[in-house]
Amino acid sequence: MILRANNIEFYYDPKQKFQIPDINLDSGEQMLILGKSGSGKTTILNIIAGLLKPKSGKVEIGGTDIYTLKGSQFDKFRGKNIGIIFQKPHILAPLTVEENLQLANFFAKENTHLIAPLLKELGIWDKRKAKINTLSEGEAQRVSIARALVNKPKLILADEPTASLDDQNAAAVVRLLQEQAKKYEAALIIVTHDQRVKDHIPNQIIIGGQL
Ligand SMILES: Nc1ncnc2c1ncn2[C@@H]1O[C@H](COP(=O)(O)OP(=O)(O)OP(=O)(O)O)[C@@H](O)[C@H]1O
Repeated sequence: MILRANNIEFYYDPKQKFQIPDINLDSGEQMLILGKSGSGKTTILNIIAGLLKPKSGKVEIGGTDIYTLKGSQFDKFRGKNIGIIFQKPHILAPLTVEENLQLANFFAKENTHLIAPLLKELGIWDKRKAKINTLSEGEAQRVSIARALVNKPKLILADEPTASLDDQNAAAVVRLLQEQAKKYEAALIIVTHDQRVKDHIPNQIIIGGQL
């Protein structure tokens, strides 16, 4: 099992606890977490990503209880094992596409051999010397996918990756994420309220009631 998130409890306000189902995924498995705006999707993703400690329960990635790791130990673990595609791309605007990926490799102490194949597969090889702030939104989105994958993580987490895309690009981005996750045998979780994503991933959980 790559991911085990069991008996997780979380609340910002004790009067409003989130219902968080157990999530167990093997390598190569994919899951969609659907929920309305405000239902707690980003919160769950942050808990699984090690960014928000649950009140109780355990998150294990590749057998490691992630909330037992401290500071830089955890940063290294995350850099190597978890690829996150945030709702708003967190890529560094003044750097080039290539530099962003090299930096991700550097922090995880990984070599850079996946950069070229990923950029080619994602159709942004020609943009490798371009600064992020000169890219279109769709291109920047693909760079954040490349960056999430460049250390060959065991787990890929994507937060509303299709939110600002038209139908054609939304379908393409989901397909890309699925293909890349399969290729690198990573487990993939997409959280979204976007109904268009529903048909692509049959393994689904709905949080916070019907959409
Ligand atoms: N740091 C925080 N402190 C207190 N409440 C918070 C905090 N972050 C989020 N919340 C609240 O928790 C609820 C869930 O937020 P979350 O961002 O997880 O929802 P979401 O399903 O991802 O929503 P969206 O689809 O709109 O991004 C919301 O009601 C939000 O206001």
